[in-house]
Amino acid sequence: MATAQLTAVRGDREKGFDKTFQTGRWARELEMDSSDMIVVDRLNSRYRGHQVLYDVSLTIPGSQVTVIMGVSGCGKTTLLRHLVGLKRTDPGRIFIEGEDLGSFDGRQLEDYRRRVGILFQSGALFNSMTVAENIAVPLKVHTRLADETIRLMALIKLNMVGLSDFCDFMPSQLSGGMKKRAGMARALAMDPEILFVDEPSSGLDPITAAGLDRLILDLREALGMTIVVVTHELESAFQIADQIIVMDQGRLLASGTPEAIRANTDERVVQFLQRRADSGQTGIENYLSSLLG
Ligand SMILES: Nc1ncnc2c1ncn2[C@@H]1O[C@H](COP(=O)(O)OP(=O)(O)OP(=O)(O)O)[C@@H](O)[C@H]1O
Repeated sequence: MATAQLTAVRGDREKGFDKTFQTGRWARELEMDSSDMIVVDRLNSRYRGHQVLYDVSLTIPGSQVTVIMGVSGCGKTTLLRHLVGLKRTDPGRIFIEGEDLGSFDGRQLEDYRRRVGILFQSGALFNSMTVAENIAVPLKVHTRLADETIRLMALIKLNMVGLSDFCDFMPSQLSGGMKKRAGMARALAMDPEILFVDEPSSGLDPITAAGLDRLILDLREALGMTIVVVTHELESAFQIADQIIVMDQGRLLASGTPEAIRANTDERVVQFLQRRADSGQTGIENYLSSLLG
């Protein structure tokens, strides 16, 4: 997309954002900032009565990359499911531009989901469709555009992620990194204002993973997109984040800029950061020594 077009898209979003926010009746009550895209207020969550999130409160600023980190099972994906409106808070509140997500009716929820793009861990492509057909799915479901227009829009998105030469390939013909990129193109199909990405680096080699990190930063810079990334990868998190949220056993342990998280002296935060670094090294050493017998 040309720079002028990108700027126009961004300008429209910002205008819409301010208008919506000013009418948000909860905004004043919680003293939200107009740059806050999402505010989570004492969120609790359960699966069949089993509590997995405890009083999580956090803010996701607009046009920034927020990274959610924590060890396996701490509740990152569950938090993501709440943020996209796939799971009801029990109890707690989530505000989207000052409006209570829990009070949305079916239509408002659908409108919200239309403004959101999600890249699942696996890429979640349909194996029976070509790459371009996969990207076209959200456009076919949510718009009445002509097939030719939809194909053109799909090609634009594939171009954005560097896959324009692979539009007629089947997913099985793509590498893991290319599948992730195709998943990203599909998440971008509806020009989302908010992009949620679950584990972008999982299963990828470091160079491919770094390419995806670069793509996330490009999207923020070019489109002013609000991006929420769940990851285990410490290095990637510090590379892309404007804000890092560290979770531990269903609770928010710390949140702040990468610099603030690095400087955090809380024992559990320090342990988390060191354990990730240590376990990576030990893993490689163990792996090499296992190869050497
Ligand atoms: N559908 C489900 N039904 C029941 N329990 C679930 C379900 N999904 C997750 N859980 C439980 O909720 C807790 C948090 O899981 P969640 O997947 O949110 O953690 P996570 O931090 O994303 O983990 P990972 O990094 O391994 O993906 C875990 O104890 C998990 O077993």
